[in-house]
Amino acid sequence: MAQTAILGAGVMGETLLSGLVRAGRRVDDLLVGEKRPERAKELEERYGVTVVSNIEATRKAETLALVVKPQDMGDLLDEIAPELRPGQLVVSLAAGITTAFIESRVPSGVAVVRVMPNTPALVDEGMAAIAPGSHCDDHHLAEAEELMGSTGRVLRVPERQMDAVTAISGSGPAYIFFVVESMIEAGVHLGLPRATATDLVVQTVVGSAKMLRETGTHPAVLREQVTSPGGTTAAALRELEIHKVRAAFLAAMEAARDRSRSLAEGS
Ligand SMILES: NC(=O)C1=CN([C@@H]2O[C@H](COP(=O)(O)OP(=O)(O)OC[C@H]3O[C@@H](n4cnc5c(N)ncnc54)[C@H](O)[C@@H]3O)[C@@H](O)[C@H]2O)C=CC1
Ligand SMILES: O=C(O)[C@@H]1CCC=N1
Repeated sequence: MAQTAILGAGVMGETLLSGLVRAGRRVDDLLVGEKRPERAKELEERYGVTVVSNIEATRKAETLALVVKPQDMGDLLDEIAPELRPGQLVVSLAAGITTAFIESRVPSGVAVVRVMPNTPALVDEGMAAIAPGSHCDDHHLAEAEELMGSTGRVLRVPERQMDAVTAISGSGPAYIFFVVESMIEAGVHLGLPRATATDLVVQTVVGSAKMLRETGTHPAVLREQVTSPGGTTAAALRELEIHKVRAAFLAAMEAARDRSRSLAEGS
């Protein structure tokens, strides 16, 4: 099988690597390029994968997944561009970095796909959106889809939606963990042991997510089913509205979208 290289193996690079291994990809068909030697050693020991220079990875692999920080993308592309050849596929997982940014730095004929994954891919429940660059055919898109499909769901979107996607599903797990953290703290304030509060909140989140997915019912309807007239839930939701939590979510996601837009400019 053609080799796939992952360049940049931090949180998201390892998430992709582990997902490919779990999905049955032979470790011999994978290569990793990682700047930090101690991290490279850790991954070699954990997965038995070969860590090579970015140059060697680019020479050998047909598909390159670029998983460095947006701020490091320019340098990485400058390093590998002389080794890239037409027909290769470059898949970028970086927030904010456009396919045009990458295409302007690689030889023409190199196909580029922009991906926005998220960390639940670690447990094969990822949500990745993919968008094609301008020299990308359906075969390339299908290849990127297969790559990301090893760790969860994949949705094709037009690239103009990518900054919004980043704000919703890319950063999304952090908002959910923030809510979970806040609910656990609230449970502790109400006198529950921390372990009890954690069990209650985590299972409530898993159960609620499963209801959303399995029933397909609108969240407002599910919320109404929990809200007895004059009851406890109504009392709680009133406080959330008073504290403008809905407006805060909108403002937060607008800020994430705007930050994604500015990352391509290197700020
Ligand atoms: N962490 C997350 O939840 C998500 C991250 N992303 C994107 O994934 C990318 C990576 O993010 P994280 O994994 O969180 O960051 P990270 O900092 O954990 O990982 C980046 C890795 O790249 C390595 N690196 C930097 N320059 C390199 C180079 N020239 N050659 C080889 N390795 C190099 C670093 O040593 C580090 O291990 C970012 O562009 C981010 O926008 C996208 C969606 C979700
Ligand atoms: O915070 C970030 O910039 C990255 C992109 C989406 C999730 N984490």
